[in-house]
Amino acid sequence: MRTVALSDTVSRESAGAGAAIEAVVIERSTAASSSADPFMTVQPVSKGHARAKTDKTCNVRIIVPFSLCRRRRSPVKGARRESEFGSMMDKTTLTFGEIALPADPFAAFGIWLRDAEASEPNDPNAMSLATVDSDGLPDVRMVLLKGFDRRGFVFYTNFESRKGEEIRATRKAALNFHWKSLHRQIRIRGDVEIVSDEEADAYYASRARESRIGAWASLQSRPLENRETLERRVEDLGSQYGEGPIPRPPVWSGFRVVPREIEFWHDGAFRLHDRYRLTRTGADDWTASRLYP
Ligand SMILES: Cc1cc2nc3c(=O)[nH]c(=O)nc-3n(C[C@H](O)[C@H](O)[C@H](O)COP(=O)(O)O)c2cc1C
Ligand SMILES: Cc1ncc(COP(=O)(O)O)c(C=O)c1O
Repeated sequence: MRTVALSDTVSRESAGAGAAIEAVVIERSTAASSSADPFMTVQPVSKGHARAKTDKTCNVRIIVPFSLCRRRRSPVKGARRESEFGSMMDKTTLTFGEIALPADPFAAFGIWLRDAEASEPNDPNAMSLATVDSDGLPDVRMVLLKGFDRRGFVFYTNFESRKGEEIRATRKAALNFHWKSLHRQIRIRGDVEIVSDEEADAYYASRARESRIGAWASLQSRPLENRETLERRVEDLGSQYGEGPIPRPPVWSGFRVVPREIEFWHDGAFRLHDRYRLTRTGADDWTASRLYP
Protein backbone atom coordinates (compact mmCIF):
# COMPACT_ATOMS: atom_id res chain seq x y z
CA MET A 1 0.00 0.00 0.00
CA ARG A 2 1.46 3.31 -1.04
CA THR A 3 0.76 6.24 1.26
CA VAL A 4 0.12 9.70 -0.01
CA ALA A 5 -0.62 12.65 2.21
CA LEU A 6 -1.66 16.24 2.12
CA SER A 7 1.40 18.47 2.28
CA ASP A 8 0.51 19.87 5.70
CA THR A 9 0.01 16.35 6.98
CA VAL A 10 3.47 15.38 5.84
CA SER A 11 5.00 18.22 7.77
CA ARG A 12 3.03 17.31 10.89
CA GLU A 13 4.18 13.74 10.64
CA SER A 14 7.77 14.70 10.03
CA ALA A 15 7.65 17.02 13.02
CA GLY A 16 8.61 13.89 14.99
CA ALA A 17 8.11 12.81 18.58
CA GLY A 18 7.47 16.29 19.93
CA ALA A 19 4.61 16.89 17.52
CA ALA A 20 1.40 17.50 19.39
CA ILE A 21 -1.03 16.27 16.76
CA GLU A 22 -2.00 13.15 14.98
CA ALA A 23 -1.60 13.12 11.27
CA VAL A 24 -4.58 12.67 9.06
CA VAL A 25 -3.27 10.37 6.40
CA ILE A 26 -4.81 9.78 3.05
CA GLU A 27 -3.84 6.35 1.92
CA ARG A 28 -4.34 4.38 -1.19
CA SER A 29 -6.95 1.72 -0.63
CA THR A 30 -5.99 -1.81 -1.57
CA ALA A 31 -9.38 -1.98 -3.29
CA ALA A 32 -8.25 0.68 -5.72
CA SER A 33 -5.58 -1.39 -7.39
CA SER A 34 -7.85 -4.33 -8.06
CA SER A 35 -11.11 -2.63 -8.89
CA ALA A 36 -12.53 0.58 -10.24
CA ASP A 37 -14.81 0.79 -7.23
CA PRO A 38 -14.03 4.00 -5.38
CA PHE A 39 -14.32 2.34 -1.98
CA MET A 40 -13.31 4.43 0.95
CA THR A 41 -13.53 4.32 4.70
CA VAL A 42 -12.92 6.70 7.56
CA GLN A 43 -11.37 5.16 10.64
CA PRO A 44 -10.87 6.77 14.01
CA VAL A 45 -7.29 7.57 14.87
CA SER A 46 -6.89 5.62 18.06
CA LYS A 47 -4.07 7.52 19.74
CA GLY A 48 -3.84 11.17 20.73
CA HIS A 49 -7.58 11.59 20.55
CA ALA A 50 -7.78 14.44 23.04
CA ARG A 51 -4.73 16.16 21.59
CA ALA A 52 -6.14 15.92 18.12
CA LYS A 53 -9.22 17.76 19.33
CA THR A 54 -7.26 20.53 21.00
CA ASP A 55 -5.19 20.95 17.91
CA LYS A 56 -8.33 21.38 15.89
CA THR A 57 -7.61 18.38 13.77
CA CYS A 58 -10.28 15.95 12.74
CA ASN A 59 -9.56 12.61 14.39
CA VAL A 60 -10.46 10.54 11.40
CA ARG A 61 -8.30 8.75 8.93
CA ILE A 62 -9.44 8.67 5.35
CA ILE A 63 -8.47 5.78 3.17
CA VAL A 64 -9.13 6.82 -0.36
CA PRO A 65 -8.20 5.29 -3.71
CA PHE A 66 -5.05 6.90 -5.03
CA SER A 67 -6.89 7.73 -8.24
CA LEU A 68 -9.21 10.00 -6.23
CA CYS A 69 -6.46 11.82 -4.30
CA ARG A 70 -6.55 15.12 -6.13
CA ARG A 71 -5.46 18.55 -5.15
CA ARG A 72 -8.15 20.85 -3.86
CA ARG A 73 -10.15 22.63 -6.48
CA SER A 74 -8.39 21.00 -9.39
CA PRO A 75 -10.83 19.72 -11.99
CA VAL A 76 -11.19 15.98 -12.48
CA LYS A 77 -9.01 14.98 -15.41
CA GLY A 78 -11.04 14.71 -18.56
CA ALA A 79 -14.02 16.49 -17.00
CA ARG A 80 -16.09 18.33 -19.55
CA ARG A 81 -18.22 21.35 -19.02
CA GLU A 82 -21.92 20.74 -18.61
CA SER A 83 -22.54 22.97 -21.64
CA GLU A 84 -20.76 20.44 -23.86
CA PHE A 85 -23.70 18.13 -23.25
CA GLY A 86 -26.36 20.70 -23.97
CA SER A 87 -28.92 20.31 -21.22
CA MET A 88 -27.52 16.89 -20.31
CA MET A 89 -25.11 16.45 -17.44
CA ASP A 90 -22.00 14.32 -17.65
CA LYS A 91 -23.22 11.28 -15.73
CA THR A 92 -19.78 10.64 -14.23
CA THR A 93 -18.92 14.16 -13.12
CA LEU A 94 -20.53 16.85 -11.00
CA THR A 95 -19.26 20.29 -12.00
CA PHE A 96 -19.25 23.31 -9.71
CA GLY A 97 -17.60 26.05 -11.73
CA GLU A 98 -13.91 25.16 -11.68
CA ILE A 99 -14.46 22.28 -9.29
CA ALA A 100 -15.41 18.82 -10.46
CA LEU A 101 -16.35 15.78 -8.42
CA PRO A 102 -16.95 12.16 -9.37
CA ALA A 103 -20.69 11.45 -9.47
CA ASP A 104 -20.13 8.67 -6.94
CA PRO A 105 -21.57 9.99 -3.66
CA PHE A 106 -19.03 8.34 -1.37
CA ALA A 107 -16.03 9.34 -3.45
CA ALA A 108 -17.34 12.89 -3.74
CA PHE A 109 -18.09 13.03 0.00
CA GLY A 110 -14.56 11.87 0.84
CA ILE A 111 -13.01 14.56 -1.30
CA TRP A 112 -15.05 17.35 0.29
CA LEU A 113 -14.45 16.02 3.82
CA ARG A 114 -10.72 16.00 3.10
CA ASP A 115 -10.94 19.58 1.85
CA ALA A 116 -12.79 20.52 5.04
CA GLU A 117 -10.08 18.93 7.19
CA ALA A 118 -7.58 21.19 5.51
CA SER A 119 -9.59 24.37 5.90
CA GLU A 120 -12.04 24.24 8.81
CA PRO A 121 -10.69 25.60 12.11
CA ASN A 122 -12.76 23.16 14.21
CA ASP A 123 -14.43 19.75 13.94
CA PRO A 124 -14.64 19.35 10.15
CA ASN A 125 -16.52 16.10 10.88
CA ALA A 126 -19.31 17.91 12.76
CA MET A 127 -22.75 17.43 11.26
CA SER A 128 -26.26 18.29 12.28
CA LEU A 129 -28.50 15.30 12.83
CA ALA A 130 -32.24 15.67 12.33
CA THR A 131 -34.82 13.28 13.76
CA VAL A 132 -38.56 13.34 14.39
CA ASP A 133 -40.53 12.34 17.45
CA SER A 134 -43.74 10.31 17.58
CA ASP A 135 -45.79 13.46 16.79
CA GLY A 136 -43.71 14.14 13.69
CA LEU A 137 -42.10 17.11 15.46
CA PRO A 138 -38.53 17.52 14.16
CA ASP A 139 -35.45 18.05 16.30
CA VAL A 140 -31.85 18.74 15.35
CA ARG A 141 -28.46 18.74 17.08
CA MET A 142 -24.79 18.37 16.22
CA VAL A 143 -22.91 15.06 16.32
CA LEU A 144 -19.49 13.98 15.05
CA LEU A 145 -19.02 11.68 12.07
CA LYS A 146 -16.79 8.84 13.21
CA GLY A 147 -16.67 6.75 10.07
CA PHE A 148 -18.08 6.32 6.62
CA ASP A 149 -17.89 3.81 3.83
CA ARG A 150 -20.28 2.59 1.17
CA ARG A 151 -22.62 1.28 3.89
CA GLY A 152 -23.25 4.74 5.37
CA PHE A 153 -22.28 7.43 7.87
CA VAL A 154 -21.59 6.51 11.51
CA PHE A 155 -21.86 8.48 14.74
CA TYR A 156 -21.93 7.41 18.39
CA THR A 157 -24.31 8.35 21.13
CA ASN A 158 -26.42 7.26 24.07
CA PHE A 159 -29.32 5.16 22.76
CA GLU A 160 -31.56 6.35 25.61
CA SER A 161 -31.03 10.03 24.72
CA ARG A 162 -33.78 11.89 22.90
CA LYS A 163 -32.12 11.29 19.52
CA GLY A 164 -31.48 7.66 20.47
CA GLU A 165 -35.13 7.06 21.33
CA GLU A 166 -36.34 8.84 18.20
CA ILE A 167 -34.04 6.99 15.85
CA ARG A 168 -34.83 3.63 17.40
CA ALA A 169 -38.54 4.36 16.88
CA THR A 170 -38.38 5.69 13.31
CA ARG A 171 -35.15 4.19 11.95
CA LYS A 172 -34.79 7.34 9.84
CA ALA A 173 -32.59 10.43 10.06
CA ALA A 174 -31.04 13.27 8.08
CA LEU A 175 -27.56 14.78 8.29
CA ASN A 176 -26.18 18.12 7.21
CA PHE A 177 -22.57 19.24 6.89
CA HIS A 178 -21.91 22.95 6.41
CA TRP A 179 -18.30 23.91 5.86
CA LYS A 180 -18.32 27.70 6.14
CA SER A 181 -14.77 28.27 4.99
CA LEU A 182 -15.47 26.33 1.80
CA HIS A 183 -19.02 27.61 1.20
CA ARG A 184 -20.19 24.03 0.84
CA GLN A 185 -23.02 21.94 2.20
CA ILE A 186 -23.81 18.23 2.02
CA ARG A 187 -27.24 16.89 2.93
CA ILE A 188 -27.89 13.22 3.56
CA ARG A 189 -31.21 11.43 4.20
CA GLY A 190 -31.78 7.82 4.87
CA ASP A 191 -32.53 4.82 6.99
CA VAL A 192 -30.62 4.04 10.16
CA GLU A 193 -28.89 0.84 11.23
CA ILE A 194 -27.13 0.04 14.49
CA VAL A 195 -23.42 -0.72 14.14
CA SER A 196 -22.16 -4.11 15.27
CA ASP A 197 -21.02 -4.56 18.88
CA GLU A 198 -17.48 -5.17 17.59
CA GLU A 199 -17.48 -1.86 15.70
CA ALA A 200 -18.86 0.03 18.70
CA ASP A 201 -16.40 -1.65 21.09
CA ALA A 202 -13.47 -0.72 18.84
CA TYR A 203 -14.52 2.90 18.64
CA TYR A 204 -15.31 3.14 22.37
CA ALA A 205 -11.91 1.67 23.23
CA SER A 206 -10.22 4.40 21.13
CA ARG A 207 -11.76 7.19 23.23
CA ALA A 208 -10.00 8.95 26.08
CA ARG A 209 -10.53 7.25 29.46
CA GLU A 210 -12.37 10.34 30.74
CA SER A 211 -14.76 10.19 27.78
CA ARG A 212 -15.40 6.49 28.42
CA ILE A 213 -16.27 7.27 32.03
CA GLY A 214 -18.36 10.20 30.84
CA ALA A 215 -20.42 7.85 28.69
CA TRP A 216 -21.34 5.92 31.87
CA ALA A 217 -21.82 9.04 33.97
CA SER A 218 -24.11 10.94 31.60
CA LEU A 219 -27.76 9.88 31.48
CA GLN A 220 -27.89 11.88 28.29
CA SER A 221 -30.97 14.07 27.71
CA ARG A 222 -32.51 13.35 31.12
CA PRO A 223 -32.98 16.06 33.76
CA LEU A 224 -29.90 16.82 35.90
CA GLU A 225 -30.46 18.48 39.25
CA ASN A 226 -27.12 20.28 39.38
CA ARG A 227 -23.55 20.11 38.04
CA GLU A 228 -22.25 18.59 41.30
CA THR A 229 -24.41 15.49 40.77
CA LEU A 230 -22.73 14.86 37.41
CA GLU A 231 -19.26 15.48 38.83
CA ARG A 232 -19.91 13.11 41.73
CA ARG A 233 -21.01 10.41 39.30
CA VAL A 234 -17.83 10.91 37.26
CA GLU A 235 -15.71 10.70 40.41
CA ASP A 236 -17.47 7.58 41.74
CA LEU A 237 -17.24 5.78 38.41
CA GLY A 238 -13.58 6.80 38.11
CA SER A 239 -12.83 5.17 41.48
CA GLN A 240 -14.93 2.14 40.61
CA TYR A 241 -13.00 1.41 37.42
CA GLY A 242 -9.61 2.62 38.67
CA GLU A 243 -6.94 2.04 36.04
CA GLY A 244 -8.64 -1.15 34.84
CA PRO A 245 -10.64 -1.70 31.65
CA ILE A 246 -13.87 0.25 31.23
CA PRO A 247 -16.52 -1.73 29.34
CA ARG A 248 -18.75 0.03 26.84
CA PRO A 249 -22.11 0.95 28.41
CA PRO A 250 -24.82 -1.23 26.84
CA VAL A 251 -26.80 1.93 25.93
CA TRP A 252 -23.85 3.62 24.20
CA SER A 253 -23.29 2.62 20.60
CA GLY A 254 -23.26 3.78 17.01
CA PHE A 255 -25.88 4.52 14.41
CA ARG A 256 -25.18 4.23 10.70
CA VAL A 257 -27.22 6.47 8.40
CA VAL A 258 -27.65 4.49 5.19
CA PRO A 259 -28.25 7.17 2.57
CA ARG A 260 -31.13 7.20 0.14
CA GLU A 261 -30.10 10.65 -1.10
CA ILE A 262 -26.98 12.80 -0.85
CA GLU A 263 -26.97 16.40 -2.03
CA PHE A 264 -23.84 18.41 -2.82
CA TRP A 265 -24.23 22.19 -2.67
CA HIS A 266 -21.67 24.84 -3.54
CA ASP A 267 -22.22 28.52 -3.05
CA GLY A 268 -22.57 30.61 -6.23
CA ALA A 269 -22.58 34.34 -6.90
CA PHE A 270 -25.87 36.15 -6.21
CA ARG A 271 -27.35 33.00 -4.66
CA LEU A 272 -27.14 31.10 -7.94
CA HIS A 273 -25.69 28.08 -6.23
CA ASP A 274 -24.81 24.70 -7.75
CA ARG A 275 -26.73 21.71 -6.42
CA TYR A 276 -26.62 18.04 -7.31
CA ARG A 277 -28.81 15.42 -5.74
CA LEU A 278 -27.57 11.83 -5.96
CA THR A 279 -30.44 9.39 -5.46
CA ARG A 280 -30.03 5.69 -4.81
CA THR A 281 -31.61 3.65 -7.59
CA GLY A 282 -30.28 0.20 -6.62
CA ALA A 283 -28.10 -1.56 -4.07
CA ASP A 284 -25.17 0.64 -5.03
CA ASP A 285 -26.47 2.48 -8.08
CA TRP A 286 -26.97 6.20 -8.00
CA THR A 287 -28.45 8.74 -10.33
CA ALA A 288 -27.48 12.42 -10.29
CA SER A 289 -29.65 15.39 -11.05
CA ARG A 290 -28.85 19.07 -10.98
CA LEU A 291 -31.33 21.16 -8.98
CA TYR A 292 -32.32 24.80 -9.17
CA PRO A 293 -30.62 26.69 -6.34
C1 LIG B 1 -19.79 19.89 17.58
C2 LIG B 1 -20.62 18.97 18.44
C3 LIG B 1 -20.46 17.60 18.31
C4 LIG B 1 -21.21 16.73 19.09
N1 LIG B 1 -21.07 15.39 18.89
C5 LIG B 1 -21.85 14.54 19.58
C6 LIG B 1 -21.79 13.13 19.30
O1 LIG B 1 -21.05 12.66 18.43
N2 LIG B 1 -22.58 12.32 20.02
C7 LIG B 1 -23.43 12.80 20.98
O2 LIG B 1 -24.12 12.00 21.61
N3 LIG B 1 -23.54 14.12 21.23
C8 LIG B 1 -22.77 15.00 20.55
N4 LIG B 1 -22.88 16.35 20.79
C9 LIG B 1 -23.92 16.81 21.75
C10 LIG B 1 -25.28 16.84 21.00
O3 LIG B 1 -25.33 17.96 20.14
C11 LIG B 1 -26.48 16.87 21.95
O4 LIG B 1 -26.40 17.96 22.83
C12 LIG B 1 -26.61 15.60 22.77
O5 LIG B 1 -26.24 14.46 22.04
C13 LIG B 1 -28.04 15.42 23.26
O6 LIG B 1 -28.92 15.40 22.16
P1 LIG B 1 -30.42 14.80 22.27
O7 LIG B 1 -30.98 15.26 23.59
O8 LIG B 1 -31.16 15.38 21.11
O9 LIG B 1 -30.31 13.32 22.19
C14 LIG B 1 -22.14 17.25 20.04
C15 LIG B 1 -22.29 18.64 20.16
C16 LIG B 1 -21.55 19.48 19.37
C17 LIG B 1 -21.77 20.97 19.50
C1 LIG C 1 -21.77 13.72 24.40
C2 LIG C 1 -20.86 13.37 23.26
N1 LIG C 1 -20.72 12.08 22.92
C3 LIG C 1 -19.93 11.72 21.90
C4 LIG C 1 -19.23 12.65 21.18
C5 LIG C 1 -18.42 12.14 20.03
O1 LIG C 1 -17.12 12.49 20.09
P1 LIG C 1 -15.97 11.69 20.82
O2 LIG C 1 -16.22 10.22 20.68
O3 LIG C 1 -14.79 12.18 20.07
O4 LIG C 1 -16.01 12.11 22.27
C6 LIG C 1 -19.35 14.02 21.51
C7 LIG C 1 -18.64 15.04 20.75
O5 LIG C 1 -18.70 16.24 21.03
C8 LIG C 1 -20.19 14.38 22.57
O6 LIG C 1 -20.38 15.67 22.93
